[in-house]
Amino acid sequence: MHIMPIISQFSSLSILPNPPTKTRFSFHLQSIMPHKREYFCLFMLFTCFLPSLADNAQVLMNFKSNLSNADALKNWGDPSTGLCSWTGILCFDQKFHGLRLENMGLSGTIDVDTLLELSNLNSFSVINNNFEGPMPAFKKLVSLRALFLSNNKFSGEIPDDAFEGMKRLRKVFLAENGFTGHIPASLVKLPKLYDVDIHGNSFNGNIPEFQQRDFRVFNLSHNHLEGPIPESLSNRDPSSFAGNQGLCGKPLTPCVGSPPSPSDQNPISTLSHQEKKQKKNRILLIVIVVVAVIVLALILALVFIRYRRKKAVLVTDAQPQNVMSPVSSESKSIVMAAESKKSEDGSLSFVRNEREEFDLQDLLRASAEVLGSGSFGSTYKAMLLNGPAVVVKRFKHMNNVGKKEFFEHMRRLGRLSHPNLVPLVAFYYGREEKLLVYDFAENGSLASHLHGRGGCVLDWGSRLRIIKGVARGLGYLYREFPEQDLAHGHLKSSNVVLDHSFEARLAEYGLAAVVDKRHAQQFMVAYKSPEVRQLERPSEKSDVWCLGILILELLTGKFPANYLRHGKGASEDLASWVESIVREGWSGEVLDKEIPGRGSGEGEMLKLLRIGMGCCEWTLETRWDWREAVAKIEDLKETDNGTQGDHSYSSDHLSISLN
Ligand SMILES: Nc1ncnc2c1ncn2[C@@H]1O[C@H](COP(=O)(O)OP(=O)(O)OP(=O)(O)O)[C@@H](O)[C@H]1O
Repeated sequence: MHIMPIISQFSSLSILPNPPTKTRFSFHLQSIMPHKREYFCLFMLFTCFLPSLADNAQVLMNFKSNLSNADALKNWGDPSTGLCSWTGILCFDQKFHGLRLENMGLSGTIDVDTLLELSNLNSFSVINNNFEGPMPAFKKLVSLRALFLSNNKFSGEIPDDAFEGMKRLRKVFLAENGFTGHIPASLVKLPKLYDVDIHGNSFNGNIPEFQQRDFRVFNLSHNHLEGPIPESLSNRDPSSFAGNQGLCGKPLTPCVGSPPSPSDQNPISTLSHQEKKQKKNRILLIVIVVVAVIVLALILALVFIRYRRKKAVLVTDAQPQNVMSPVSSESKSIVMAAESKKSEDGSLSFVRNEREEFDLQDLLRASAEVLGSGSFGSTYKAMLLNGPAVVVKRFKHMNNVGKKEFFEHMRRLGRLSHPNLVPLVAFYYGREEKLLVYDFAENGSLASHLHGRGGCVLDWGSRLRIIKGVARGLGYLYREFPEQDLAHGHLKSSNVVLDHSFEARLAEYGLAAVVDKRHAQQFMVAYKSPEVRQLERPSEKSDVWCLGILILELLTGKFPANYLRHGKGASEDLASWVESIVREGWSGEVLDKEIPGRGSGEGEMLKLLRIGMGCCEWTLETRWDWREAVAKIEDLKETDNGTQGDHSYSSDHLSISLN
């Protein structure tokens, strides 16, 4: 128990420069240990074998001197800040933990011998830089746990023994480089490997048998691998092997016998070859005719459907349904500037009976303020002259369904009523662009409060109330839309807004069904869940993943990287980071130290952390169901009083139960 404080006293003493150090040192030790000889030996032991942070600083400066284009690292060596504040340095509990030099345009030499001198290098990442040449000899770093080299220009064969002796290595990411040759034998023998991603290289040959079988990330796609897939990998997702022309066997297509060799050139086989060719031509002809007929039929069907739709739209528009007058194109309002020229063929449709209606003209006359610009378009706050403030959100890429289905879907959203949802008030349908009008929430977004953009620091009680509100809103959505894959689809902290009484309200819910699929895949947060990135369909559990990330963000105060990066390379950094620290037995350390009221509620916060991690389980089978998550969140209390004597959620237990 007392080892840690003693060690930190020693390591901090070892970097004190002046003679008084000695006096202070002996004063501390006198009070800790009775025998001078013993503590002298201990002192020698610690100062010899635990290199200090100051040593690491010098080593890092040496490491940097071999890099090119290292502008991003210009605060390295700044004497006014500690090493832990330097760009790309990972620290845990003020101790150096790893290097994360991602997206920095770095090139030059990765000097592994220098890295060898760093104490405690657990994780090394240079994702998305310009390093080239063969893979450096990382095997010297025997205590490394995670190696991320994806999206660089590394090339050449990786020697078979490149990972030999790296018994602690768990994550190997080599994707999108120019590596060639066989998959190195030492990689497949790593005993603790559970994330391996080597897609987008030119690895060839057969897939060897991996010693480890329980992978969390596994991606060998888009290489030149060939031959049968080992039986032990047959239950992996087919996308893990996609883009390797020569692979066969489960989960891909069955392997067939090897093709006849070209040396078999006797007359009989030549004849049968010609026959085969004729047969092929005949089949080709039939296929062409069939395809032509199908295309013709499709064109006819399309023409017919368009004709029917036109008729239906005319009928719908003729119904009396809150149709507003067309808008003047002279208005200077920001909100409608782009829309005004198209407004002749559209109108604002209200979806709530109880609301006082206004028309596009009123919106045009309202003063507007830009709230932000998201992945779909801009969002404005409009102050109506004689009415409330509303939020107008412009959506492009919302043509996944036809006009009629769109109207139906919006009316369905308009029928929703729950204290934890921002009510949809009205919408405007344009061919290219849609406008959705919502109530305005006075206290901004959860993101702005958590990440300090003009927000206030939320105490634990408020955070708990907010997450309960989020859970209730999400539960309501799933009960109302039981048939939807993604009842929310875009749950993140900027889409949780706080009303006048700081009650959480979900925004941008229920839109996955109407957003264009490609756009949804690229930008909607639920599509960033691990299973969707592995090319599976999004499901209820993808929303649960988002709920989990939101919980981790709320507790750690950290901004999840997967909101920032879209498409390829999007990561699940926050979940991995929390998991790695909890696994090491330091769960209490991930909680944001700034949260007021943390002391009396830490046990409950750890319970919420466990719920967050349950929602962020990588595989769908082990990830919690939304019902379970919502029920567990409802059970949480503000203080630990109700759980005194219950140690089931102590930090120790949390880490043990994960191991
Ligand atoms: N009803 C609302 N009341 C108050 N603020 C809102 C409301 N709806 C959205 N906002 C805020 O407006 C800002 C801009 O929202 P917008 O949706 O354009 O961006 P985003 O949420 O960051 O991205 P995305 O388009 O991916 O959802 C965000 O800070 C959001 O919290």
